[in-house]
Amino acid sequence: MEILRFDVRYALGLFADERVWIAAGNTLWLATLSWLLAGVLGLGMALLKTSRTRLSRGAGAGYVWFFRGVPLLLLIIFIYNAVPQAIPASQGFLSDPFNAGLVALVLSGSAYMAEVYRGGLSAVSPEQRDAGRALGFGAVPLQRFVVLPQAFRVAIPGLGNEYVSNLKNTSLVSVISFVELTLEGQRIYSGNFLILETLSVIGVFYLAMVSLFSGVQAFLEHRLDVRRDRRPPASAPSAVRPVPVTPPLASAKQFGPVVLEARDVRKKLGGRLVLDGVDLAVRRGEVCVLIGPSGSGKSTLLRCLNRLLTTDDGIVLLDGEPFGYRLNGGEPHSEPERRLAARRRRVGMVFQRFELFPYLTALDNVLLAPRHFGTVGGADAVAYGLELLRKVGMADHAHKFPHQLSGGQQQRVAIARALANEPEIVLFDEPTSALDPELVTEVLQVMTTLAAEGLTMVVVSHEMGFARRMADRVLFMDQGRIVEEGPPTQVFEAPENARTRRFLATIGHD
Ligand SMILES: Nc1ncnc2c1ncn2[C@@H]1O[C@H](COP(=O)(O)OP(=O)(O)OP(=O)(O)O)[C@@H](O)[C@H]1O
Repeated sequence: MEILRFDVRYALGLFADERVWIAAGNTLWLATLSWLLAGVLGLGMALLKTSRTRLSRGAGAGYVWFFRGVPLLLLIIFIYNAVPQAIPASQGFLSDPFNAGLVALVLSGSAYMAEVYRGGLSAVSPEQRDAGRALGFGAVPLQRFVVLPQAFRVAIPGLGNEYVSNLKNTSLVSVISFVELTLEGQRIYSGNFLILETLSVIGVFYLAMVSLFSGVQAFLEHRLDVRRDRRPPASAPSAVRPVPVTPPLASAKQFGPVVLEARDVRKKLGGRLVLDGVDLAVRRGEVCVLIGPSGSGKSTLLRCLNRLLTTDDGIVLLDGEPFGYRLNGGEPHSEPERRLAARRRRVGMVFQRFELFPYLTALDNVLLAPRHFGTVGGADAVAYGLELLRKVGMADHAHKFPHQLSGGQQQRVAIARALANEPEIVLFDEPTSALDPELVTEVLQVMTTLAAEGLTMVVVSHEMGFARRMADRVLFMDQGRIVEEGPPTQVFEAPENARTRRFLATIGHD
């Protein structure tokens, strides 16, 4: 009894059949082109769906809802048969089954890909975006240099999945007589009735194309994965070069004019008044250290100072000019985003959790902003970046990625990055509180050197030793207000305010 009737010679012969290869080429071309176009359109839809304006969000959401909801087969038939009837001008283009299939696959595929991208976009933390904005990037460079490179890496597996699904979906275009693999197979077996052999060979072609793509995807993922095992950098890193410790500043330090000023700044967050009328003026060359209990509003104040947060009331001035606003007839109006971004370059910021861009080396993190703004270029750029890294004792680690560095090293690179725009003032938001105790010293040493060199700094810190040694002025914040300020000796040794005394007693500095 015959168990399986399979004509092996015929099946092998099909691999040399020109018709099958042409159909495979058609399939591959339609799948690849539609996937690429859907990738671009899908990204646009994802950006719309995550944008700040309600209208854009609604448009993106509506698009995804509609094209994910309509069956692809229906869409193909509709575009091929109904649209040319309704819009005669489209007849020339859509009467070609390839074009009609392409349009349907792009519309449907982009709706799915928009969701894949959206997953990638939401994986980029708000802090990473803040780090980009703090470097002076406006909306477009922020997307280009900070958000999309990270979102794209997260989205690759999903986008690859979409390609595979798209490749198989091309078989639906056979319904409008586009000669792709499935239709060609049907045509061949309808002449010889060798259905099993023909469909098996067609299946092998699909599998081969999917395998080829999976190989390309795996290669791409490997290339873009900065965390994969890498050989050590050419110049093997030596031991961390110690940063010279600078002695405490002479008390007779001369300060320049006021660089950054907050006047009666108020800010509500989550319905609570977090800043309740803060006045602060920082003079050129001055080191101000903000101390105070947790939740007193220190970090919020810093973020208002460089306009990462808007204030509800009051005003911030940079070099005597309103920062983030324009005064029109005495009334403050928001400054256009581009101008605000450009001015923000003059205020550097160092974050508690470093916020280095994970897909860039230490050197590229430092050079990202100056290269983009064209302040350095070519070989000069590398020398400039290395010089900054040398300043923070990190030149030997220039080609390492953030995950290859300790917390203290990452923070030192982040300080170099904040200096790269040559800011007039640098804000430090608890730069050592995410570090293990043994790593705190190396970061404080760098900050001490910068203070001694005359950098204007506002530092939120719980490091009272640093505040005592390096601050020109210590400001104590409580419940959204600066309740006491003065030279460290006065604030630490003879605090006037009862709340300051209580706070210092709690942390062991009475
Ligand atoms: N996005 C937000 N939404 C709602 N409340 C917020 C938000 N950000 C901060 N807050 C609240 O504002 C208050 C001040 O926070 P902030 O981080 O400025 O304090 P802080 O003095 O820096 O504290 P810490 O030393 O613990 O960092 C806190 O009560 C905090 O919970």
